[in-house]
Amino acid sequence: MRNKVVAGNWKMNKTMAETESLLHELSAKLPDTSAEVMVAPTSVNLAAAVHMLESSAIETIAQNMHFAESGAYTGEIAADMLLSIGVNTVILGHSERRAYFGETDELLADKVKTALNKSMRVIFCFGEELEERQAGSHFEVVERQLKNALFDLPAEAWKQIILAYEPVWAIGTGETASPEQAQEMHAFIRETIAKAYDATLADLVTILYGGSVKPGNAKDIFSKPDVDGGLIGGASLVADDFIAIIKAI
Ligand SMILES: O=C[C@H](O)COP(=O)(O)O
Repeated sequence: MRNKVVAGNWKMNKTMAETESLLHELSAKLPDTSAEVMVAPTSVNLAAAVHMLESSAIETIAQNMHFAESGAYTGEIAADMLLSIGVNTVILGHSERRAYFGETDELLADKVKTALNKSMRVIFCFGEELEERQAGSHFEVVERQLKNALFDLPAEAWKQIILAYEPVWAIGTGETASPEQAQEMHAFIRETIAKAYDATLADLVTILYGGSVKPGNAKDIFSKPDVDGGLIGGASLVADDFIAIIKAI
């Protein structure tokens, strides 16, 4: 049985006061759910968020981390720093990190290994650009992203990995992949993992969809058999919207 997950990626949004207010509202309104619920505030507010969510079922996760243990990497955050404040899960490979900060599959492979060696969980993001979908190369692109960053990991390591398929053309655009497009890609991802490892392992991997998930479309997307939840951007910044999406799982 796969875990269901709803994770809110707050990106570069919310000051300290806004973070407090949103977490307070989310904690108060969190419905009973068997799904794991996570939020990823900006790194500046992570420690405070962990503290605020101490007695809540919501997990605080990080948006990014560096591959090195420590050292001269101005502005960066190491795995041990996250662990030391109680953050055990990190988002890696988000398309915005790839596009604006030049993160490559090879760099991400290093980051993933570092996180896993530290016993952290990784939400690994990947997905094709609009031109790649229009050219019909989306399956090939996704397969390459997975292979380059993840397929030399031992099977055991996959217990610590959650995948997040995020077609770049659907992120923050209001244009969502249809539930059928999401299902088609998620099934392909599972087949690809089954080929690289085996069907039992593939069946156990939680695969999230991300890209303009809103209260109005969450139920349809989450109803697909290979969609195990969502990585939510914009809608996770509004308590009632995020709560409605959690209720939809
Ligand atoms: O990490 C979240 C994704 O980038 C989705 O963002 P969005 O829900 O604003 O489209």
